[in-house]
Amino acid sequence: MDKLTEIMNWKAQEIAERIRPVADHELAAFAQEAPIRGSFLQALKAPPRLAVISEIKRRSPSAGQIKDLGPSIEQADTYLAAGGDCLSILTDNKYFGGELNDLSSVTEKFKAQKNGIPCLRKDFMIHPVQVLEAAQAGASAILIIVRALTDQQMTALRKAADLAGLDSLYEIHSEHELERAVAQDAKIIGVNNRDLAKFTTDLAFSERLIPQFPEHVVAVSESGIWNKEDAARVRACGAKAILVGEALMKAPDTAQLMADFHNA
Ligand SMILES: O=C(O)c1ccccc1NCC(=O)[C@H](O)[C@H](O)COP(=O)(O)O
Repeated sequence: MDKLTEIMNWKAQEIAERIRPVADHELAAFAQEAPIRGSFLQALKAPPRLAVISEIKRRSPSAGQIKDLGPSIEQADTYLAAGGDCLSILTDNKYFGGELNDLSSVTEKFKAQKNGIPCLRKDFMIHPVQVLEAAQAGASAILIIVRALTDQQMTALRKAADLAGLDSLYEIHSEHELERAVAQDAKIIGVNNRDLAKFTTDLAFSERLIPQFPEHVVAVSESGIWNKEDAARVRACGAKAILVGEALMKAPDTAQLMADFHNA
């Protein structure tokens, strides 16, 4: 069993007791807050340069402990000061050391300051109840990992996200997964450069898959991006945005690395 399958099996167990039917009106209640949360899609599309989704990632199965981080807001403030366009906040606890409060504490502070940047709830989504939690925690977007889900599960997640006014980032790693994401009318598709069976990263996945995206889709390159050269490589093949965790979490000078990415 590869790591993604193991994580999805665990996630299904973890959420089992929270699963219940989610009514459309519960989700739709959050749609009116969408302008306050900020649009994830627009934050990726707006800059003429490469956009950066900065990830708050305490630990991971591939890297182990990444950073001994206090409250997530400290890292969010660092990213915001460095000019990050959006945040990705890992809320899975068992494998990544995150929690939903890592997301809500950040969005609450931004809301109070009226100075927000859109946040992705980075978790292993299976059921609309997790989308409702994401909206309650102030997220602007959710992650849909194509390989881990049936078409029916993806449709249900997407419908819930649309009702709540959240964007959906579809994550793929192959041509077949790209076809399945496109069939869902995905507006944002991310190529995960990490092979979740071997834990190796290879930017060639972005180079192969992004040129095959339909023109209207916003392309994101995810994982294994460490420096300006890596960012330039994926920009050259059509990435509009990059999603970076470990490199930014460990950067001795976050603002410099962010500037390198923006100028790639
Ligand atoms: O990062 C892992 O080890 C991992 C293992 C299993 C499933 C998902 C995993 N990572 C999630 C991600 O997509 C990355 O956190 C994200 O793309 C950033 O990657 P990086 O810049 O390489 O930290």
